[in-house]
Amino acid sequence: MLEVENLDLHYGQSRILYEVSFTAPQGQITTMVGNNGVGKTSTLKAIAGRHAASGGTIKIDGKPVLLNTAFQAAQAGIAYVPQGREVFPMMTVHENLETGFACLPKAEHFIPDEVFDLFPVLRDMQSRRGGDLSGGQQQQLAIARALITKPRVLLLDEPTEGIQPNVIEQIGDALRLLRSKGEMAILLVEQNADFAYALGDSFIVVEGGRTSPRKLKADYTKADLIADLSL
Ligand SMILES: Nc1ncnc2c1ncn2[C@@H]1O[C@H](COP(=O)(O)OP(=O)(O)OP(=O)(O)O)[C@@H](O)[C@H]1O
Repeated sequence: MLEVENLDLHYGQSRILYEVSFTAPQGQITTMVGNNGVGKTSTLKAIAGRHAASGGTIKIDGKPVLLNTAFQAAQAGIAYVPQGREVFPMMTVHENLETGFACLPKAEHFIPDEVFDLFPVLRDMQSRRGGDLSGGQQQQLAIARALITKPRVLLLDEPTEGIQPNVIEQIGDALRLLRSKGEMAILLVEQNADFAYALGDSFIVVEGGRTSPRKLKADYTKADLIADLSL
C-alpha cells in the first residue's frame, strides 16, 4: 500500500503540488487522470525520488520512507517507469535489465523467467541494443526493468503514449497479471481514456496541483473520466 499525505512540490519559486494526498492499495491499479500540466508527472517524480518534495509524507505498507534520491526510492520498494521510457539506447536489452540489480542483494542478481513470461518479445532480443527496439518494445523493456527491482509500488507514466494498439493490449494484459498476483500497488498515470478506464480499479483526479478523494470504479463512469481528462 502506498500512502501519500500532503505532498507539496516546487520548481524553484513555482508551487506545483498543493497537499496532494491519496492512497494506492496493494493488488489494485489506481489510475491518476487529469489534463496536461496539472502535476501528475511531478507527483510520480516526487514518489520516485526524482525531484525532492517540499513537504508531506510518503508511506509504504504503513512506514514513512525517505525519498531524496532515485536509489533511496528503489531501495524502499518503489519502481518508476517514466514518460518517454528512458531506455539506455547503447546498452543491450539484457544490460538494461541488469541496471535494476543495483538495489538488490547479490544473491538476487538474476533476471527471473517471470519477466520474460510477461514480455516474451524481450527473451529473444536480449543482445539487441535498447535503441534498436521499437517504441512498444522499449516500453515493455522499461516495465520489465522496473520489475527486476521487485517493487512494492509500481509507478507508470503514460505507458501507452505513442504505442501501437496490439502492444497496448499486451501491456494491459501484463498489468492485469501483475495486479492478480497482489504483490504490489500499481499507480498508473494515463491520458488514453479507454486504457485508463479499463485498467483502473479506482481513480484519482488531479486538477491544478490538487487531488480529489479516490473514486471507486462503481461510482465513476467512463464519461466522468473523459470529462476529468480535460479539467
Ligand atoms: N523541471 C521543471 N521546471 C519547471 N516547471 C516544470 C518542470 N517540470 C514540469 N514543470 C511544470 O509543472 C507543471 C506540472 O507539470 P507535470 O509534468 O507534473 O504535469 P502533468 O500533469 O504530468 O502533465 P503532462 O500530461 O503534460 O505530462 C506544469 O506547469 C509544467 O510546466
